[in-house]
Amino acid sequence: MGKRLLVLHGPNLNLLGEREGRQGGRFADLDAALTARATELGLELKVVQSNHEGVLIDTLHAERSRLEGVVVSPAGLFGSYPLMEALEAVGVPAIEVYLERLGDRESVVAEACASTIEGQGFHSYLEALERFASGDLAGELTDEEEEEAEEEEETEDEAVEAEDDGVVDAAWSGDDEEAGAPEEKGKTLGRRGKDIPREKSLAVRSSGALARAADAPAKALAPSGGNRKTLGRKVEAPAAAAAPSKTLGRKVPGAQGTPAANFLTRALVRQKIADRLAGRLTPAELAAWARAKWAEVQRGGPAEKGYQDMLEDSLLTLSALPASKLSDSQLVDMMTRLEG
Ligand SMILES: O=C1C[C@@](O)(C(=O)O)C[C@@H](O)[C@@H]1O
Repeated sequence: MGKRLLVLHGPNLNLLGEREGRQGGRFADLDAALTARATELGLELKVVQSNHEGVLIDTLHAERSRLEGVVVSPAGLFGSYPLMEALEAVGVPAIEVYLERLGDRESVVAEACASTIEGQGFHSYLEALERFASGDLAGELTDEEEEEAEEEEETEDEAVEAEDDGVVDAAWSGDDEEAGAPEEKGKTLGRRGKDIPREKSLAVRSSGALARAADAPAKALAPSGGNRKTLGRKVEAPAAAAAPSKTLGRKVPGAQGTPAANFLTRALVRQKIADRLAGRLTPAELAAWARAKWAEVQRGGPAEKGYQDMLEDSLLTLSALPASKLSDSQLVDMMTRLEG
């Protein structure tokens, strides 16, 4: 059984993609991407979003005995002492993530986390999953060290399994049953200690205007098309950033509500990619849809004004065979480029 992680999304993230000036796709897209990546990495996820500090804390308390890690996205609660103390109290290793860069903001929650990953849109979260999968929570091991750690962990897991003598963990159901705490399998998994340097020092800075999306445009998320192997690598927030598209999160004329079936919009393509990431479409079905849609546009079918080239390019990429060649993270990148 894979590591069990809790992903905690803080206030307003449920409106991701619907608010202006924010990067990234929609909240549902993020969840789809997380689920897909977790499956690939063999992780079990419980995902909770709340606009209430207390609910996030209660969730941590309730789930603590079943957790091997927490990915916490505090959003506006970055300065929450109660959340920080709850993380410390439950003693489960945590990684803090932000879609955007923190800029002038000082995170208190970081005090209870092994590392902070910021400014990489969805990839901040995906990187956190990868770090939990590799056990390198601070993201500082070299590739070789990582391999060694993985081998070591496999050996330990085998030993634990042998010890367990067939006892199966309680199902990951999110119910209230207090499963016996998986008394640490030897690993502290980056539980914050003096030996684990925090990846980023979120130095105390004077509070000021919040560094918003301008710090981290969608384009900075990842090199397009590239095979981005971030596993265990130290992540730096993109240093220089171009101005964000002002259309982020705005409704596209003609694309409001359910787009007409034959009207090609970025939202429609994003939706199809999200369906594929969530397993509602197979790679072949997505490719077939993209091919048909591309052909339709060639015959003069309508497409979202100002984005026809981008849409055609995306459809061509999606329709390329074998469709399965596109990795989840490439799909997420594409989705991000198609935000609107
Ligand atoms: O929506 C967001 C994005 C954010 O949560 C982030 O992850 O960068 C930071 C929040 O302050 C802001 O409201």
